[in-house]
Amino acid sequence: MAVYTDVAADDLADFLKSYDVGELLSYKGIAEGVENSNFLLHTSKGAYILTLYEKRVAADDLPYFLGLMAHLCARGVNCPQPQKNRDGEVYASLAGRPAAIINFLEGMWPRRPNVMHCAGVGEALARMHVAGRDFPLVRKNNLSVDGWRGLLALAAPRADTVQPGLRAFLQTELDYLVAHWPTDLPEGVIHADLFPDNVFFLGDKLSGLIDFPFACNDMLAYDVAICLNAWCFEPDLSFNATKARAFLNAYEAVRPLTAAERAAFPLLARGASIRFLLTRLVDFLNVPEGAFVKPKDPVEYVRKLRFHQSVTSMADYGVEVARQPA
Ligand SMILES: Nc1ncnc2c1ncn2[C@@H]1O[C@H](COP(=O)(O)OP(=O)(O)O)[C@@H](O)[C@H]1O
Ligand SMILES: N[C@@H](CCOP(=O)(O)O)C(=O)O
Repeated sequence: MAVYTDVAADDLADFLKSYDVGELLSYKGIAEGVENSNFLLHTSKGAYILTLYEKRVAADDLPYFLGLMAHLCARGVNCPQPQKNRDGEVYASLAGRPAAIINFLEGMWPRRPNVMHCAGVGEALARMHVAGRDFPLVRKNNLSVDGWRGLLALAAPRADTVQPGLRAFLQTELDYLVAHWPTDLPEGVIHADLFPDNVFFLGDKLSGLIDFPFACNDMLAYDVAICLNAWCFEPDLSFNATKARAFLNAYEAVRPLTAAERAAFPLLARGASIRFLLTRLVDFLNVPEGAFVKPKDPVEYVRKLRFHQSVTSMADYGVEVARQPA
């Protein structure tokens, strides 16, 4: 996170009275993340996370992703359980923002993901996709191909100040993706932001998934591509095929990709790159004054995008080109 919106201690103590989470003992803003304002709360009953949802999350979206977290918890996917207030609501208003309290999860996100972490997240992502099959709510992905032109329009005038030629590069890529984006691949509930800082481990064992505000209904393989981008490149931005193999094989051990998903995967990975490139670019160019946030580097995703432009098949990702029918 970051802290965009601060909360006064008295207001928070009052807010907590409508929940069964005990008396407030202490709270502090959390310096990680970039999207929303998060606080760690210690109460007489334990530890909780308070999130105030900021610009990219509308109050209308909260029933979807908070409901999804409860749905996944009930199906054995370890993620934070949203707390209901005394009116039975999972969110309310605090400091002028939609706000929710969720359980604190034990664990640490991996600062330097290794092959075992990549396998862990591959398996967990597939289990989440399977557990989401009977989730009844539907939410469109506002940050998919239909939303990218709007983001580019926001960033385009100053894009070249970040990297010369970036504006034209993005325009050409976007035109290509819009013209070729698939519409007939298996869809379901996707996390859409399962980066290392949203996956907790205790040792090498995955202990939980957090941060569901981008969750939505979209192509499952697109979620796989988002993760591959986030987990399988090295700090110098070279692609690590060993990590990709571990990640994809672990995913496919639970939910094998279809032939059509495999064929479309390089394109989906380009889309997954431009999506984060664009939001990072917009954020980088528009840091709110006084915000406690370190914007993420957009150029990282230019490099990843260029890599996927050179890919022709799954073999370039370190896995078999086609699976034998079972
Ligand atoms: N349920 C949770 N349990 C423990 N820590 C959490 C939990 N949710 C968030 N955090 C902490 O807050 C940080 C930011 O949360 P995140 O959801 O990624 O922020 P954002 O809302 O900006 O996307 C995480 O990296 C983690 O340190
Ligand atoms: N994962 C995104 C930014 C969203 O941040 P988070 O704190 O919600 O994980 C990126 O890397 O651009």
